[in-house]
Amino acid sequence: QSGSVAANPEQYDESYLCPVQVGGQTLNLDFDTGSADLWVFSTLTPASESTGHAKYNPKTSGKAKSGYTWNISYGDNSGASGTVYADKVVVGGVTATSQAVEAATSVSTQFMQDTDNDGLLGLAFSTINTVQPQQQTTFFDTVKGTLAKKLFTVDLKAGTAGTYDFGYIDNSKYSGTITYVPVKTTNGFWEFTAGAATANNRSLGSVGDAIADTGTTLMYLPTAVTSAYYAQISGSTNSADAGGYIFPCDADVPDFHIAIGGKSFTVPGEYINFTPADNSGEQCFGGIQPNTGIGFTILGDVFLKAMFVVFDQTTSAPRLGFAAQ
Ligand SMILES: O=C(Cc1ccccc1)Nn1cnc2ccccc21
Repeated sequence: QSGSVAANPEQYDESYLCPVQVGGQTLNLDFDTGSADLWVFSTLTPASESTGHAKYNPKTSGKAKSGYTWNISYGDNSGASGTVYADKVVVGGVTATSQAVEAATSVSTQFMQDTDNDGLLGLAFSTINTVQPQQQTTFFDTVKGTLAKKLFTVDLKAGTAGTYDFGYIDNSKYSGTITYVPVKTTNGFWEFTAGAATANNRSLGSVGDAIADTGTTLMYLPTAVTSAYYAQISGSTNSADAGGYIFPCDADVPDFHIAIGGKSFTVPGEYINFTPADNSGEQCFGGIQPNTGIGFTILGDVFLKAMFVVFDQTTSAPRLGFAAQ
């Protein structure tokens, strides 16, 4: 089988939500290549935490996995926890007849407040799934064997709907050729080595160990690369108050170039002029921020929306394919 589902951007492209049928109920989920749990707001989530969200009702067709629990926390200290059911999950026509659906009994305030978001669909490696006592497979791993090709592609866009495709590569969605790089799976992420970064034809240094993470909004780069980039934007500062680098909204924000697999890819400066940092709209928050405390580079949506990316498990050596949109 194969299929395609729309990835609809929230305001400022903060995250992208895709309609998924869970036990016959449509929920809008954040597809996340940086985690491996499929969890949903549910009828088990306290009303005080789930107002405004679509909720999965396991009573309809879910089979309880008794004694199974899950508890996830993300790098931004958001998180959720709950119990586990097996149910039918359909994404763009691709059907998992018995997928582990993790029903939330508790969610953090960040999730409570984002009422567009009805849960997450993890697309990292199942080795980091949090279900106990027995780890569960991601939707992709559950259906992988039934896909025409064991791969999915990500085509996020700036300010408009993109797509996640499962089982095939749509050659109309990218320009030029796809450059493949090997993936290190030991941390459970789609992790690879990126190369030199430049802006205004000046070297910013090497990016190095990086993950392709649709669940992260921004790009978190090595501190040396980040400071070298903002040195080229007059009036930019790393503001503790704002929580990162900001600059005058009318600044000239240079394109960011990164080498991957020996090819250069460009993130337009306008994607890096991310959002107003304050209500005056005078200062804007940067789409590139330092990866302090993270330990690796995160290439999130600001990067991915300039790219067409193939998440490929067609062979025993997973790989990532990158092309310009
Ligand atoms: O947590 C992170 C990345 C991050 C941000 C800040 C510091 C360290 C790491 N992304 N992420 C990936 N999936 C997510 C799901 C929800 C929230 C954030 C999510």
